[in-house]
Amino acid sequence: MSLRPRRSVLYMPGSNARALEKARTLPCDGVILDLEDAVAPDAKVEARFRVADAVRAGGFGPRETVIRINGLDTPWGTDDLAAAAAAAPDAILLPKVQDPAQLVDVGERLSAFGVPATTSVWAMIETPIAILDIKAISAAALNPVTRLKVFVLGTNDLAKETRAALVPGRAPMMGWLMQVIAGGHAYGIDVLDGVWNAFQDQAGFAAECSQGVEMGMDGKTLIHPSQIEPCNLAFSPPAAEVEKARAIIAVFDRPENAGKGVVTLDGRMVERMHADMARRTVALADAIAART
Ligand SMILES: CC(C)(COP(=O)(O)OP(=O)(O)OC[C@H]1O[C@@H](n2cnc3c(N)ncnc32)[C@H](O)[C@@H]1OP(=O)(O)O)[C@@H](O)C(=O)NCCC(=O)NCCSC(=O)C[C@H](O)C(=O)O
Ligand SMILES: [Mg+2]
Repeated sequence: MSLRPRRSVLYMPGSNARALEKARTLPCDGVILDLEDAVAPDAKVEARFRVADAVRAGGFGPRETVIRINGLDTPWGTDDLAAAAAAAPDAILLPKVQDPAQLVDVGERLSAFGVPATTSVWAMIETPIAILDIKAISAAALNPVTRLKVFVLGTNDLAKETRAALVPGRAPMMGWLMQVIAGGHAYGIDVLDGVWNAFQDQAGFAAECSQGVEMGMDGKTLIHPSQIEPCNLAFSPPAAEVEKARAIIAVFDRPENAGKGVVTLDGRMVERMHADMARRTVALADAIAART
């Protein structure tokens, strides 16, 4: 099993040359070069060229490069998609996805542009309709033309559209967030948590990272470099958990347990499903170790 760590994925405005340059040196697992909400309308065309040039220039090392385009229903979306397709980043992030047909449309356009299969599609889930239709949107991953690999939660837009408050602990949103995790993971899609806006509040950020880990998020989207290290720490399996995972795998590898579905380890029941989970933990830890 091989996994791509997506613990920390940092947004930066596509209009900010300094941030784009700095991104090549930061210890995040991915970067989102934004053309949408972080870029003012007057700066969007210039940002499009800047971002495409940055991706083409490369130098991002193991960091996944993602371009967030404007919606195809905006004056910029179609040209953004064409420019992103030509630059061929690791992924193109579509804002405000709420219908599987949008994913098929974009996938077909990418195929028509001849974009290599190494460029996948990520979808922002940030509207009430997307939450209500998450099963259908997730199932779009079964259609290879969509290239759908990752959901990114847009908790700011979700708060705006639903009028739910963005509060520490996120009680008003918890049901929706868990629904997206269930939908995404049912169809093999990674789910990245939304951003923590108060980037100087480190304790609040750490608490939200821990909460995301407990919920089953695969990582978190970030807005500031200071959030990267604590986020990586939170989303890396702790050494004790990796050790326990290796012990679970080892116990099922013993010849005397070959035909067994359940065994006892350190006074606890362990089933083969736990061995599957353990293999995932070890694969993630190994992929992180290989990166660092
Ligand atoms: C939030 C910021 C505007 C703060 O900027 P600033 O006050 O300039 O930060 P600092 O002075 O502390 O910066 C220190 C150095 O770090 C670099 N920096 C800062 N932010 C980034 C970044 N995101 N990526 C790369 N590098 C960054 C600065 O250049 C400084 O470097 P140096 O010159 O070496 O000292 C700013 O952080 C920012 O713009 N953040 C990203 C905002 C963004 O992209 N927002 C859009 C995505 S969020 C969203 O839309 C979510 C979703 O759609 C939803 O609905 O929820
Ligand atoms: Mg948004």
